[in-house]
Amino acid sequence: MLRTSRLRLAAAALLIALTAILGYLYNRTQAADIDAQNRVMLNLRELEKLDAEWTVNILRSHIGLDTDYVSLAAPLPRMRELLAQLSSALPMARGPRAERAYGEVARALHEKTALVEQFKAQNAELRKSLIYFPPAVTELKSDVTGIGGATVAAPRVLALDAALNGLLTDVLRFNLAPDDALARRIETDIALTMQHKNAFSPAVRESAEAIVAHARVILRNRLLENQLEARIAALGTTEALDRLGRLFDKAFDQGQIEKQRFRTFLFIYSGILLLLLIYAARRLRRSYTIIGVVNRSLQAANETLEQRVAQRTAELEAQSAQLQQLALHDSLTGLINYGQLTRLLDHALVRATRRGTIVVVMFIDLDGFKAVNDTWGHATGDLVLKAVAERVQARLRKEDVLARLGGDEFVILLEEVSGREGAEKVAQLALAAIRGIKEAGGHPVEIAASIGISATCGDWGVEGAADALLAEADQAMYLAKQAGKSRWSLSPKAQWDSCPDPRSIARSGDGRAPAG
Ligand SMILES: Nc1nc2c(ncn2[C@@H]2O[C@H](COP(=O)(O)OP(=O)(O)OP(=O)(O)O)[C@@H](O)[C@H]2O)c(=O)[nH]1
Repeated sequence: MLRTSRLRLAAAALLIALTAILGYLYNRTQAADIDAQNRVMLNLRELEKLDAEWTVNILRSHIGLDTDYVSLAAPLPRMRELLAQLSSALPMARGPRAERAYGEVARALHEKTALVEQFKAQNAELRKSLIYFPPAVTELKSDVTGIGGATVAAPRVLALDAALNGLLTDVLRFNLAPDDALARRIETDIALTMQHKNAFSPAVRESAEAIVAHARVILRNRLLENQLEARIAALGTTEALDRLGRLFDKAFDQGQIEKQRFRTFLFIYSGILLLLLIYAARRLRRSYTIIGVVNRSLQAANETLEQRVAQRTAELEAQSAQLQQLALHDSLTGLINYGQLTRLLDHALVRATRRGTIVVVMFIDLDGFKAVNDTWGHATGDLVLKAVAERVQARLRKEDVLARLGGDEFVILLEEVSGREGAEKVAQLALAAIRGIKEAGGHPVEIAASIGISATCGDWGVEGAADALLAEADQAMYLAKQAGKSRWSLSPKAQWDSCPDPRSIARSGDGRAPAG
């Protein structure tokens, strides 16, 4: 019992483990969300594209093609959105390297945003000076060589014009390709301009100072702007994005490889499970076959047992009937015996008491029977006894009773007898039947009977009435014997008339109701 429950427990644990492994493998082979992976890669590409456009827009501002800087700020919200989406997709890249790469991208873009803000302020001031500077110099040169220089000595006019020429050329060159030598020459140009402008009118001086101020702005801001652009370029947003993209790509590829590997595991595992199932099914089938065989054997055994029980029951019933027959009947003649007779007589007396009818008992004792035995043997005597039983029985009514008490003694019990004549007629018939036996077993026999007759109209509740009635008949039979045998004799105590009212009956000494 304990072993069975342990086995069941182990089987259940094994089943759970097998199912868990199957679930795990199945889970690992589940197709990765390709859409999500594609979205990540598209986001990265878009981010790269926006970053490149951003850089191009910086260059456009650099060369003066974009002066309101709208395009510099436009991609920022979308870039932030893309960054946030990439951040939430980081677990798909699996690993700290991707997180680091993402951190670099975020930081680079954040710094780029700040640098671009500086660039915008820087570029706006520079742009203003670049727009102002060339026409202002040209205008001043015209003024100096024209009306403004009319009152000034020619060499001074030429010197200022030359200084302005040098300043214009050098500043424009510096704006295109700044370098230190040019910067130094510009400083010289500024110094000469500031020196030569003093010979001119205040208006010319003022213009020259303004031009110099803008030249300085260009000189300073161009350098600063170039530095900012260099710093922006050094941020390496493109490379960082590229790195992040490669890490995502690698992770996705690894996922595919892993999935493929687990698919192979799942395939092999499913095969093993299938084999196990086939094995279990075969075992189960075998068990069912054995159970079927055992069942059929049990059924057959059960049927045999049932048949044997039925047979035995029938035998027992037969034996019981036989025993009952033996208990109630005389084995030789098949007539009822003394015990059964007294029971029937008791009932007859009760009925007679209730109905007011007469019960008659005739005690028959054969005459000359001993001689048959002595002459022809006991077996012949038996045949005579049987013949008596058959013949007398044949003369009686169906409801009359013939019993053998033992030896050569028989008793006839009659109910509802009309009167003494009726009883005597039955005695005569019985006597004639017995006298009619002339041979037995091939031997001549001569036989008769002495019959004692008694009658009563019931027992009236008196105990021993049946025995008393039989005793009366027995005594009457002796009277017949004494009177010469082969006759019947009536008991003097026999009651033949209608019975008295039970309430008027007084108990008599011999247990019988008094004669009416
Ligand atoms: N064959 C046979 N004989 C029996 C049986 N039972 C008793 N007897 C014999 O029956 C005889 C009865 O004796 P009795 O009644 O004296 O014989 P009887 O010749 O009729 O004499 P009376 O009654 O005086 O006329 C005895 O010899 C018993 O042995 C039996 O079952 N079979």
